[in-house]
Amino acid sequence: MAELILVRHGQANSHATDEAGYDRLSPLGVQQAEWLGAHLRETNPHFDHVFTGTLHRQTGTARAMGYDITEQDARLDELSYFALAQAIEAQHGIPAPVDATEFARYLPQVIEHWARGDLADVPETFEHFTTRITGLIDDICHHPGRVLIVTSGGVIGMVMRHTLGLDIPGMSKVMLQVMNSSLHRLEHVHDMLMLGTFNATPHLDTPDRAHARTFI
Ligand SMILES: O=C(O)[C@H](O)COP(=O)(O)O
Repeated sequence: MAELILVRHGQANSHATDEAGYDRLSPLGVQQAEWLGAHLRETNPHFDHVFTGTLHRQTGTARAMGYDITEQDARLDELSYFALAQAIEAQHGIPAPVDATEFARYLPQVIEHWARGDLADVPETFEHFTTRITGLIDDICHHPGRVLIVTSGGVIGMVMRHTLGLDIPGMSKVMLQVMNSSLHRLEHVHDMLMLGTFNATPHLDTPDRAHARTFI
């Protein structure tokens, strides 16, 4: 049996307007990761393998959690959000959202256009994004053990689509809910990938940590 614990990185630089600017943990993001690491040490600390993508916010989260990374795999890198946003504005006249309510309507439109192949000149097709993530998850499932995977919200959304057979709107709704430093648990048993936990933040449950429950 393989047990996969997926973690979204801690809060990044949410004020950024490009990918490079976004890709660093905020002080709160470091704190979220440290609290998550402490929670795992108190509960079930051992992992046979620790995977991250190659992004600073992902590797920084694993390190702030107190784990040595055994493998960085670019298949765990996030979708190219800023490039998709530029493409949908330039090609379909849909502007970037200005608040969380607008973002909740905007992200599903971006994913829908991308999945339909309606966004030209983007760094990666939706099909490639799908294949790289499902391929990695399937590879990991064929090795028994407990694996920590520190990645991003869009990747976790795709893993949920793969596990549960979600349609594109369903995947977008899942992506909108994935919190910074959240835990997601999958098991590969009976030749099937099963979801055990989605979007848990046990390290942020107490009222004094309510301020640290963030989406961006
Ligand atoms: O899907 C998104 O909202 C953005 O791509 C953010 O991704 P992240 O999980 O790497 O912050």
